[in-house]
Amino acid sequence: EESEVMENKGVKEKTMEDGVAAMAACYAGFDPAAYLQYNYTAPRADFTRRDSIVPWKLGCLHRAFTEGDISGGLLVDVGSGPTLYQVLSGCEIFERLVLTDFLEVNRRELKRWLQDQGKSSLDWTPYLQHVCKLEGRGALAWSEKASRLRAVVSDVLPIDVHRPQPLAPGALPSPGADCLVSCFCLESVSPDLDAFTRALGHIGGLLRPKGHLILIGALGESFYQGGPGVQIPVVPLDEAQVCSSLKQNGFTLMRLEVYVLPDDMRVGVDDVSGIFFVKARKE
Ligand SMILES: Nc1ncnc2c1ncn2[C@@H]1O[C@@H](CSCCNC[C@@H]2Cc3ccc([N+](=O)[O-])cc3CN2)[C@@H](O)[C@H]1O
Repeated sequence: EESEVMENKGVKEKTMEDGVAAMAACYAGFDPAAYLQYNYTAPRADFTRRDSIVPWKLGCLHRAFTEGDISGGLLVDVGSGPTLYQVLSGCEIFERLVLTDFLEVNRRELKRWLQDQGKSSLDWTPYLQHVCKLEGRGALAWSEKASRLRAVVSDVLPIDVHRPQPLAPGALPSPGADCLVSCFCLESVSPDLDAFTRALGHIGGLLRPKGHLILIGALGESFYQGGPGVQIPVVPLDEAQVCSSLKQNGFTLMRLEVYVLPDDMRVGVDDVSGIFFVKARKE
């Protein structure tokens, strides 16, 4: 009886390890420049349209970081990818920002922009200008925001959300981060819902008690193009599963907002049906 239970546990762990390894292999072909073109240019990033996805995301992030309950020293972005939009509001509130990603190609892309070494693959100016407008500073303050972001980002670190300790030992001060932000990462790197929920627990371990989690992700997505001819599987989530995973990991949900993609935002680079925005607090 007991040995049978042990045997089953072993099989389950083996299956999970295989699933995680298969996901890592998929990411070998991830192409940051192509990914940015697919998701961070018009129509998904059209600042003249209120119903475009990126203005919606930036609005949610602006509100979440400026309603007064979030403060502290250290903000960690989990699975930054090659994008910076997710920290344009938070960089004004935290003294230290740590960006993270699994792939060297993405960490290099971020460092290229941060060190202002030549051209990064995407011009972030319209994003900086849009968030400055949300902050009532007028778009001309965008270069000040760029300087602020460059000043507060202290590290761009490797991360693996499938490890109980996703970062290297000592990467963060012992209390942990005051706030985590993670966008479109967990569901895109997890072979199934159990792995998603486990990964959420792992990153929760990076956060101090009463710290905040800002989580943005895809609903109903089963694949996306990570580059030309690179199709990456995604675990399709619905709102109830997201809320259950948060609860299982000791997070108290403060706000859930959902964006349903209009037809002209479905451009073939994935099969996303909606996007969730979560603001939660670790108990
Ligand atoms: N084990 C790991 N631990 C941590 N990070 C890892 C791991 N493996 C890969 N990574 C890292 O995580 C990845 C994060 S980017 C994942 C893309 N997510 C799906 C994509 C995103 C997207 C964006 C915008 C819109 N929209 O409608 O506007 C829709 C969608 C839906 N499709 C990537 O950076 C990889 O490098």
